[in-house]
Amino acid sequence: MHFTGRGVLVDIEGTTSAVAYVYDVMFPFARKGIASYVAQHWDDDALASVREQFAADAGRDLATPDELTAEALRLMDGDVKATGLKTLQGLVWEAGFHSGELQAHVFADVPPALTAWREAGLDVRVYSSGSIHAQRLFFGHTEAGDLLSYFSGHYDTTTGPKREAASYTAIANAWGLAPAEVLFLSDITEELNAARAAGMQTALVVRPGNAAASPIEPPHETIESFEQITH
Ligand SMILES: CSCCC(=O)C(=O)COP(=O)(O)O
Ligand SMILES: [Mg+2]
Repeated sequence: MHFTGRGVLVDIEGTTSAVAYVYDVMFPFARKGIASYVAQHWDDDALASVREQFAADAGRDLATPDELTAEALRLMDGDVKATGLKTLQGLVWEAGFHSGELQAHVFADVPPALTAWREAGLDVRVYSSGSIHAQRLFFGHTEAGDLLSYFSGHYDTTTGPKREAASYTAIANAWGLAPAEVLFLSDITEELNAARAAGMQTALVVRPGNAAASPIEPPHETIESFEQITH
């Protein structure tokens, strides 16, 4: 596809990176580490906002490390993209990325595309349910090296849910671009529908291991590699 805008907004799981890496490596790492992280950091500032977010989402105070951990694991069982859970996962992943136990997967076409897009003067940003802290850890520690400098902005669920048009309007406003100047890349039709409703250009990214995307009329343009996007 030929893209004539100024910004590219990328999803992570199923778009830049394999769903299996997130589900089979990162989520189990978080699941294993949450109880001890919460117990050790219960009184830390970093956990204070997590505790508030969990309490607000649950509608009740989670007064002990065990209660918060149980709620986090319950949310993880349902793959709920709650802001508090995503912030907590990012804090647990931090040690793994810093030690080298976690090294983020990116598809082989991603690093050369990021280079080409930068050379073409495009502004590339990330929108993921993973917290901004987790996104920065992820792209700072990939199998292909540190890719963080290719991204000039990050958005997460603190801007809004990924399936709501208002989130994409807010991102474009924060970015200082008209929505039509932004191409959003994702594996999830409902996210693309929301971006399209906000006026963004869209492309459905089909990667090995992705679930079949929900059909929509008119369909989103489909790509299997970032190489297919020229500018
Ligand atoms: C920072 S990588 C972890 C991604 C994550 O936690 C997740 O839920 C996947 O969300 P995405 O919006 O990238 O599909
Ligand atoms: Mg995705």
